[in-house]
Amino acid sequence: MILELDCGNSFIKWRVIHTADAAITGGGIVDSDQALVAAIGALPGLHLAGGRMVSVRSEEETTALCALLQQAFAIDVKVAQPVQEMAGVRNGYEDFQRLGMDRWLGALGAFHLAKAACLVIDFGTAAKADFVAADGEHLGGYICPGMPLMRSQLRTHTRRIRYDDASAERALSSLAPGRSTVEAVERGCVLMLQGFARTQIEQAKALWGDDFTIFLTGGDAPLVHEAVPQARIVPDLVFVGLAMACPLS
Ligand SMILES: Nc1ncnc2c1ncn2[C@@H]1O[C@H](COP(=O)(O)OP(=O)(O)OP(=O)(O)O)[C@@H](O)[C@H]1O
Ligand SMILES: CC(C)(CO)[C@@H](O)C(=O)NCCC(=O)O
Ligand SMILES: [K+]
Repeated sequence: MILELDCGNSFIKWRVIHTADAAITGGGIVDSDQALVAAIGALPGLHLAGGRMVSVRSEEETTALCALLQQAFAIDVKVAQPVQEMAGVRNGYEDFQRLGMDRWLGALGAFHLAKAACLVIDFGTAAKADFVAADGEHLGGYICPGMPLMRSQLRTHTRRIRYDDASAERALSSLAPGRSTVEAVERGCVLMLQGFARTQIEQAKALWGDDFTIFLTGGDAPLVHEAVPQARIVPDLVFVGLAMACPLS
């Protein structure tokens, strides 16, 4: 069994797969290193041979998490590293090491699945879009605040925006103009995400006509899907790229 980890800025997505056929035997989303160790440890019949990780956290945090996993489960965890080119995709950044590894692996995974021009839109803590042309050239992309950041900016910098998580969830049963603060904010932010997605698709159309595949990923992808029904939601897109970047040797 292999442990796979995607360490984002707010959450760690993890899963355990069988070495032979990549069948998924367990997984989840946690918000701390300690919760991660507890959740993995609770899997029945756990027998880890190794691990692979993508992290957009600091070098120190990433190293500390690897050490913790080594200590808890006696495994070496390979961490995906930036490269100029892999699996037919060429990193489009001026300095390839600066491109977020979650973005890079999403681009690798998408190009592998589409084998054609693709647009990857990832709605996590940050929202990001990346463009990969049909010849594998990564053209770059865009980064802006995702749903959690937009919400918390409004809550932090205004005095009268306050509401709890349960009412936030209820507010998203529709996107009609809000008749309460929670509806106005939650629906407004979702429309921002949808507008971001639509604008990226317009860009892709200008570049490639109708000849491209759209991938949606990240925890908030479902909030946007109705606005772009032609997109494929692939929640584990980063894991697809991770398996390519860190093959089991
Ligand atoms: N089961 C879940 N657990 C936690 N967050 C979830 C879940 N389902 C949806 N979400 C939403 O997903 C968002 C976080 O997405 P994601 O986990 O992709 O972010 P991240 O990887 O931490 O961020 P980034 O990739 O930008 O660094 C939050 O807005 C959260 O509300
Ligand atoms: C944009 C985030 C924070 C999204 O997780 C991550 O990809 C990152 O830290 N990237 C580095 C900056 C960049 O991609 O240009
Ligand atoms: K992420």
